[in-house]
Amino acid sequence: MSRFSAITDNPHEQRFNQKTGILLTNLGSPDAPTTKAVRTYLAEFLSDPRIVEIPRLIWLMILHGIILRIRPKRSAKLYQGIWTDNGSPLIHITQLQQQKLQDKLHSLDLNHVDVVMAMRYGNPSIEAGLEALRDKGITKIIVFPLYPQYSSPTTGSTFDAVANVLKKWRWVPELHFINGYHKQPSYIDSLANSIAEDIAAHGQPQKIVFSYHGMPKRFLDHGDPYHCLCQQTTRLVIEKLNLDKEAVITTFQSRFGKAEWLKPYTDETLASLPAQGIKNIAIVSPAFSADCLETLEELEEENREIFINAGGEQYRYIAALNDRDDHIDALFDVLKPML
Ligand SMILES: C=CC1=C(C)c2cc3[nH]c(cc4nc(cc5[nH]c(cc1n2)c(C)c5CCC(=O)O)C(CCC(=O)O)=C4C)c(C)c3C=C
Ligand SMILES: [Fe+2]
Ligand SMILES: [Fe+2]
Repeated sequence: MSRFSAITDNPHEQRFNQKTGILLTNLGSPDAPTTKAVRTYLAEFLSDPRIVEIPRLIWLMILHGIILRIRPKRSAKLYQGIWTDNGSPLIHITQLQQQKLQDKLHSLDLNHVDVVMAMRYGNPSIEAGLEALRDKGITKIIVFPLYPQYSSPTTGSTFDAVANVLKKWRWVPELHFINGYHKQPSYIDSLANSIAEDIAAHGQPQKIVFSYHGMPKRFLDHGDPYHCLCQQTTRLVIEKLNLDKEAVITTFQSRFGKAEWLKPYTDETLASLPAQGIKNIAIVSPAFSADCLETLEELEEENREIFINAGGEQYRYIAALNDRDDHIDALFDVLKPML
């Protein structure tokens, strides 16, 4: 038994041909929409020091003493509401993205490139994804977290998980890590197309709300660039579509815990709009490359209810870019310089 792992003890027999592996990753979901599976998932997720930066011992006491006793039951109910015959929407959509990207690479005769998907928390794990690539004899890995806007809790944490696996490998491959693509022109085009299609089908809303996943304000104060990258994405889409700046609002959603998060909050903003005479809106969520609990439940249902209960009349959620062809093209464009 050796401290470092390898797929063979005979390095002469293989890996002389260049083979590239792409590891597409996203956040992850529980294995099932049950309290037990959600508890397992949240225990892993919320123990990540990149997600919650409260001093370790205190946080682990709060997490195991309070949060993991209450939240899993509530979250499981929410997951039950979005679960499909294909399981978690986030995982299923990532599988579709993986397949479509692989097909695109083959159609371009890039047959030395294999695409595998993995999740930062839960399954399929980053370790399983990296092992699958190693089994295919890859010599170069491109890790591609599907978070357009870099943040420490998402992108940074994915890097930690990859490093934790590779530090156990004897033969570490050539490694590339994509740390974001918030202003990639074809990503902006794809977002702009999805909004333009919505307007063509349903008319111009009074406001378009760009709702990004939030984070504690403290992370921004300590140097996390995510807030600024979100503002840049919004600005580039405004420019691309020639929108009136006044007709767009950037907000932050999915607050967790009692601390102050990035503002303005999506739910409070939506509750305040009808009283200002704004009763017809469309909402888009550019930080999510795939629809998930935070869009299908929070934006499609919870926030719709908040807006309508406050006197709103028309509320349209514009789907995440998911497996749109122009989204797959954008992902390819991000990868292209490394292939
Ligand atoms: C506790 C702090 C959290 C931070 C910081 C955070 C940042 C962050 N998250 C995403 C993307 C996703 N988050 C999702 C779910 C989710 N997020 C948090 C907490 C934080 N996120 C929790 C507790 C949950 C779980 C759901 C719940 O119990 O309420 C998801 C969806 C997962 C799914 O299965 O569908 C995504 C995607 C980003 C981009 C981000 C960046 C700042
Ligand atoms: Fe989150
Ligand atoms: Fe900023």
